[in-house]
Amino acid sequence: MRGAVLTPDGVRAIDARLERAGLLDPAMEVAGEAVARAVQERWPTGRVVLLAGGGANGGDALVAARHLLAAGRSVTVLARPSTHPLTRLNRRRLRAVRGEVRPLTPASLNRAARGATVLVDGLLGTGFRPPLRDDLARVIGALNARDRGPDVLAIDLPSGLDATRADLPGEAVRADVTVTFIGPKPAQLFGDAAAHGETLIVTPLPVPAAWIEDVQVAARPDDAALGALLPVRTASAHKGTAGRVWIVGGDPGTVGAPALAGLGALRTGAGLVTVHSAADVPLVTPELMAQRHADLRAFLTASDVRPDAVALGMGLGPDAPALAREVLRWTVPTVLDADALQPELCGHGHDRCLWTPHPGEAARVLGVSTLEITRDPLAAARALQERLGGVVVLKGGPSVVARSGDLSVSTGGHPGMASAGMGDTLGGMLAALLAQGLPAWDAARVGVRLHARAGERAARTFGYGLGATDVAHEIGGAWADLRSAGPRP
Ligand SMILES: NC(=O)C1=CN([C@@H]2O[C@H](COP(=O)(O)OP(=O)(O)OC[C@H]3O[C@@H](n4cnc5c(N)ncnc54)[C@H](O)[C@@H]3O)[C@@H](O)[C@H]2O)[C@@H](O)CC1
Repeated sequence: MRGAVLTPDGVRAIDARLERAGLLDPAMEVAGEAVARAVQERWPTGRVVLLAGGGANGGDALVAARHLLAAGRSVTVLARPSTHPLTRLNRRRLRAVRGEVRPLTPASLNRAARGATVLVDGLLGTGFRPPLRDDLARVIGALNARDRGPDVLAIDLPSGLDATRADLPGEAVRADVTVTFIGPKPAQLFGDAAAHGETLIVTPLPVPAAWIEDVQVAARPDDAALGALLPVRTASAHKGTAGRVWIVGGDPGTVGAPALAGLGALRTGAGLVTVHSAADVPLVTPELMAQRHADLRAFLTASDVRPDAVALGMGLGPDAPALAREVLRWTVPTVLDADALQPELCGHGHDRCLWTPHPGEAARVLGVSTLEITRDPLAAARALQERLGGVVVLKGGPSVVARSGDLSVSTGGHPGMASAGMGDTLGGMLAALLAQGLPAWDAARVGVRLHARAGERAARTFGYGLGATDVAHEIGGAWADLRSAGPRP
């Protein structure tokens, strides 16, 4: 599974199986060769400096050095002492083809880096355990201090990052490109840590897909797989069969939120969208039906009409939990967003619920700080799902979708999407997918990606500052993109 997200435990488990099968050496060879190939493609001329640490990450660097030498490149290798058998073997192999290996110190690094085109960081990979020892901290400090020096390519993970964490444990290599193996690690997807390796090249290794599935912490389905989940409308469909969505939201002062959710639902194909609100919702989208209720709770309690799906909470105000409880009794597919994301609703959901917190709302539900959520979004999504049940979308860049025993990460989107109203539109989109019959898990995974893709398209037109309506208008194009996507190369 190429889209797998791995942690060091997973990498170690795969390594152990490779070792038992006598395949660790070929895997390191493939890894090192991929690094050499990336260097050749991106920096085809000039001298290459490779830094090899004592573990298998250093072994990858030594293999890369051998392939670069064979390609006729000028190569300088600076290495730390190693006790790792494969790393030592690859040092001997490098020497056998006249590759010179010199000791790595801050001074030798500074000398070698002068006039080099690219530095390859093979110091620490998934085997690093913080805190960083002083001698290596000095080397990494010297490497980062070279602000006008050569570019940096990191092997597997920029050295100094803890693969499992989205924050920075201390000094870590700033890399222009990272060649990572099998799949990204959490540090390469989330937070400040992800910013340390700007471009990520994911390289497969010769490992059976089943071994990877056994240990992956999250899946990262590609656009082709997600596009195949999108509903298909028959020629005989009419508005009553295309999905009836109710948006329950809005309060004086926050009436835009349910209108944006309604727009998202319409553009995602819902046949009939009604906004139920205690306030007057502006009819900026005349296709929406807006119903104002003097007593919204009494209306929901008395109603014996059931829509195909509900999105509840957008701008709904302090009554949201009480109103949510009424709607949850219906057990129709329900998106719970914004003001409905309250700890008091834990235990009141059902299997067809889809909860969509951003990190602040997630922190409120779990009773922790927002920092605790953003430091480890995978763990946070898992904890939220255990507390709330159903399916959870922990929104962010990237978002994490969780159901019982399963996590999926959705990358993409655009930084301009960090603006008010964006989540309201997503909530409406998810309700529309639920109303068209998708199970919550599928609706969440494809809906989040559809929204992100629409954002990518809107950014081409509007650039940096994106509004939720700009993104909503691109949903149709994003839909076509996912439908026509091929498998990830
Ligand atoms: N299954 C896979 O994905 C494969 C991974 N490979 C490589 O293997 C790497 C993992 O190798 P290892 O497990 O040997 O680990 P690493 O090479 O990442 O790190 C181990 C080295 O780091 C040092 N170290 C650990 N904590 C430190 C600290 N706090 N301060 C200073 N030094 C510290 C150790 O003394 C040891 O020398 C991956 O990152 C990848 O580059 C490839 O070789 C092939 C297969």
